[in-house]
Amino acid sequence: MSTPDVAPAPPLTFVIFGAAGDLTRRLLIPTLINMTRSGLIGEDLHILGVGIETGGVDMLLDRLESFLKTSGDMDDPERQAAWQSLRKRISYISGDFTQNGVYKEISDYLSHAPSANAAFYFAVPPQFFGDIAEKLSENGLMNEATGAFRRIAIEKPFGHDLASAQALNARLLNHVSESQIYRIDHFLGKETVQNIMTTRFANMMIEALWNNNYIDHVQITAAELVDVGTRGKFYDATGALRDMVPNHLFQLLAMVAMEPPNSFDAESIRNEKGKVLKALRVYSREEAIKNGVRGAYTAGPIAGRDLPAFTQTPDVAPDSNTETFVALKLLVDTWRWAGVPFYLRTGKAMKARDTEVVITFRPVPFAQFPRHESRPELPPNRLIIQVQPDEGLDMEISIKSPGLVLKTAPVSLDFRYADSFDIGKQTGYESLFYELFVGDQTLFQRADGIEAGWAAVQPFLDLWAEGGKPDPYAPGSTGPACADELIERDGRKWHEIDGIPKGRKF
Ligand SMILES: NC(=O)C1=CN([C@@H]2O[C@H](COP(=O)(O)OP(=O)(O)OC[C@H]3O[C@@H](n4cnc5c(N)ncnc54)[C@H](OP(=O)(O)O)[C@@H]3O)[C@@H](O)[C@H]2O)C=CC1
Ligand SMILES: O=C1O[C@H](COP(=O)(O)O)[C@@H](O)[C@H](O)[C@H]1O
Repeated sequence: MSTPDVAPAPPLTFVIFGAAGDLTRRLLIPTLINMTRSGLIGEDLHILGVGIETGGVDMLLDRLESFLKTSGDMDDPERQAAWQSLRKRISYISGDFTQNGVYKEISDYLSHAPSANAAFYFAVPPQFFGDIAEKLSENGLMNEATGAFRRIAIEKPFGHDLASAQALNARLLNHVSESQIYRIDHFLGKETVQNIMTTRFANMMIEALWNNNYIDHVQITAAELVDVGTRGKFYDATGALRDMVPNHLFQLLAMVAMEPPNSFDAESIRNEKGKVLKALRVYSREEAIKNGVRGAYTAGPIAGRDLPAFTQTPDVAPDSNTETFVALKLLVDTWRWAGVPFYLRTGKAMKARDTEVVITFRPVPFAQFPRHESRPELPPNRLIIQVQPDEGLDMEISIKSPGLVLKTAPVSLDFRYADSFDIGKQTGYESLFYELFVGDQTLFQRADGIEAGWAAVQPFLDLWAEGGKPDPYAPGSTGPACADELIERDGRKWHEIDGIPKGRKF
């Protein structure tokens, strides 16, 4: 076990609802293994799993361990040692979490636990979020004894639209205070996402240009190579817009567009992010028609195999009009961003996995340089925040091309995390769990920010609920033609989706 650069989390019981589910085995347990290995959690962290599956703790441990073996998590001896240490501190309660009996058992467990601190993680289908919070509260489990804490961590999706998100917030806040609620958005656990604030606020040469005097437009892309696969039921009811935009893409947008907070405490940051999300223009129906397009992938080859069309995916209705791709042009109505469009796009079964923020600066006011046939225009400066894969930053500038003739050449100053830091094998949830355990809400969404995000996408949800079909696009492509038209009618182009370092391809 290594030594962390922060104090280990305080003693607590981590109660996982949905302990035998997919999220727990694929992400939550591997995260706890990583944290054990790095010393972020110690022997005073106990895990209490709760699930409907019958059996005792051995049933749970067997399931978890057999998954860890097949996933390769046990290949590394240090991870294996961390798991051996962790598994000794796992307990299990079998029962239905919509019934009070389970909560009596949890209460009994906690009353004998070494610490009164508890964090309850809702790794359960979203229709249960409100019920579990209510039952925890009714059974007295959210009452904080002097000096101890009780917190809940809620997975996504947080609501299905604006009205349901408002209703869920109201229900939660009826039973639990905002300071006890940790709404997860796993993008906030990514180093490159957290780095957006540092890139901006630790660098005068960047932040000084960060406004509509110098920035022409912003693009935010989350392209995925993966298709809908076995998630047909969930995805057909959700679609690309709900799945990715009001949560993950808006968190990126908020980091890019927020004003500098006057401190890095959670409330200052969440206040600034909330202000930006509330400044997103809420379109009329006519504006939504012009500023949003959607697509669904057809059948075709991708990554060396034949992918069936989205509508042929198991558990998807053959006449489904759910989108697997969405592109939007949004406006942030603030002094800083007036007139700067934010183009967002995300989709499944695309050309490559590529999540990035691209800031395109305005052209220089007067270009004296002679134009050359091969490069007729002086390209604009661009800053590319490569969120994943190959995390890094690229700054595209023009230089003099060596030689007697005065020619410019675009080059990229690029930084890759992997070249400078050992970022290791992380799930991305480590920082989120740590902050949950120490009680820092910076990386979690607040009720007002969530509702503002839903308000901005609601006009598109309403429009597409009227009917119509998403435009087709081929698997392995960059999305439907209508997405190109959306940006090209403004005289701009999408940044290439390739998932490779941008700086090295001139
Ligand atoms: N899986 C993932 O990669 C991701 C998941 N999420 C979110 O995490 C949450 C959990 O997802 P996931 O793990 O995939 O879902 P699963 O269905 O795999 O896990 C939920 C678990 O809860 C159990 N359960 C259901 N009803 C009850 C009940 N009444 N009482 C006790 N246990 C019950 C389920 O049992 P049974 O199977 O028998 O019904 C299952 O073991 C969801 O909100 C999802 O949106 C977010 C990001 C990624
Ligand atoms: O929440 C979700 O995110 C993933 C993409 O996350 P990433 O960290 O792999 O980029 C997405 O595939 C999934 O559909 C969505 O529910």
